[in-house]
Amino acid sequence: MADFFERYKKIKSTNIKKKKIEKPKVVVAGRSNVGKSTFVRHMTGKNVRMGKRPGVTLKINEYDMGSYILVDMPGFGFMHGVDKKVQEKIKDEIVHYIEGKRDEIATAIQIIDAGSFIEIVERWDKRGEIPIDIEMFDFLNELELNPILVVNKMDKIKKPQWDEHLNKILGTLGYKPPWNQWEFVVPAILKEKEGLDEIKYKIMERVNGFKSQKIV
Ligand SMILES: Nc1nc2c(ncn2[C@@H]2O[C@H](COP(=O)(O)OP(=O)(O)OP(=O)(O)O)[C@@H](O)[C@H]2O)c(=O)[nH]1
Ligand SMILES: [Mg+2]
Repeated sequence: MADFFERYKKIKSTNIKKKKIEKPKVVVAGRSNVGKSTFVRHMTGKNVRMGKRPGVTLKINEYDMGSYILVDMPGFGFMHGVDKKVQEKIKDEIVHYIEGKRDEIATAIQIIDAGSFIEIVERWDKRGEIPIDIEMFDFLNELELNPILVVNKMDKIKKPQWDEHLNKILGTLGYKPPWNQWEFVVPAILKEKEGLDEIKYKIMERVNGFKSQKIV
């Protein structure tokens, strides 16, 4: 994965083609089990497969939302009970999809799990590796996709600790506190539809911005 990210980081904004697209895509990315399919199910009303077992979504699924196409990605990163080769194939597919369709994508939604994010990031740091979630977020920003960061499963964090926790998460991504100065962040409890309206609003802002871009 790191190789891919490094390669695409070299893409200059001037190289990003602009195309007139009727229905741009909005991609939903994130580590396995963070709640991507839960989100897509709420958005579409469709019976998207979800599960307690990570790796439930193994292929890329597209849903027509009228003014845009919502794309449910498989989870990236380590998954219990999923073959290493399959994991590699999944990451390659995600990166190739986003890179190949860059000029059709209005924005990306990266979902993280509020409960395990810090712990996972620290574990990678200790091994001297750049955490995959951070690489993904940087990658989406490098491609100028103006990603929305959904911090899901906030029900796992006690309410009085929300601000401190969100500041810490944003800190690991290189953003200074307070977290709420950053427009792209949405704390959420997607299983209870909390945060859903705010995400929808931000999607539409980005979709409308994409459609009104000047084509040169
Ligand atoms: N505590 C809590 N659990 C949630 C929340 N949202 C989703 N979940 C649960 O998290 C688990 C995984 O949800 P999915 O939507 O299948 O996750 P996914 O990201 O699509 O997973 P993959 O398809 O494996 O990549 C399910 O058991 C959900 O019910 C939430 O806000 N809080
Ligand atoms: Mg899924």
